[in-house]
Amino acid sequence: MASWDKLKAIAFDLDGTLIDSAPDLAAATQATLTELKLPSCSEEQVRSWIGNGAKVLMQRALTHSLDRPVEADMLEDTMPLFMKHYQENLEQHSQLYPGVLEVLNELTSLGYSMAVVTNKPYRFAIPLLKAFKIEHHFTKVLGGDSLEKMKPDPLPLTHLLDKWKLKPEALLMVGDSKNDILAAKAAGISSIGLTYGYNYGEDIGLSCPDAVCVQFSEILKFVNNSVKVMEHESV
Ligand SMILES: O=C(O)COP(=O)(O)O
Ligand SMILES: [Mg+2]
Repeated sequence: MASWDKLKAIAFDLDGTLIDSAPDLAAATQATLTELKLPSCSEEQVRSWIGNGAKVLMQRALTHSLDRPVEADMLEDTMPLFMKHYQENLEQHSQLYPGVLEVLNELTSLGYSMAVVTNKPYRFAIPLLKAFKIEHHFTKVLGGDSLEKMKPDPLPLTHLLDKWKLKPEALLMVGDSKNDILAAKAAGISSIGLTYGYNYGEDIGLSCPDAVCVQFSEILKFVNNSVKVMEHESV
């Protein structure tokens, strides 16, 4: 178990962690397939396809599978349609998960540096955070297209460590997907896995995060502890 007493900063995943964005991602995916006169899909299917950014979501929607390849030209033609549909309805049916507002307020007042590290394209991440009035909590937002690689690659997290001049034990990743946990492990930082989001229908515990939480508010249990230790040590 990583040493929680050195924690100074937290990186949050977005889709399936802070915001239940699946209903709008599903609506945009369905509108795209309809426009292309292709077989549609259910919201449940889209929930199991989210996790590796917009392009992979479209690949999965076009093939109705997690990993079947699709012709590059077909995918390139599909992307602008999906981007248009999603842009038009980013936050119609999406919702903040319970406890997110309260916990972010608490963590901000405790003095943690906070970032959003999502595989969602950057251009959607910012308006979505703004729509739910939580963008001011985050000093850094990294989208799936902000750097050369996205989660499960550790690059977005090692980038944060570099930018914030932090040692790995000072940063925690909170997410709903194995991509979040794999990225955290590869970056050498600790992680909390949330059970309520999208993880291809798999149990997040199988990815062995340092802790598993069933509700967002549970993360305070771990994080508050570390603050108390820090206060105690500095006396
Ligand atoms: O949009 C996705 O595919 C996943 O986004 P997330 O990294 O915020 O969960
Ligand atoms: Mg997620």
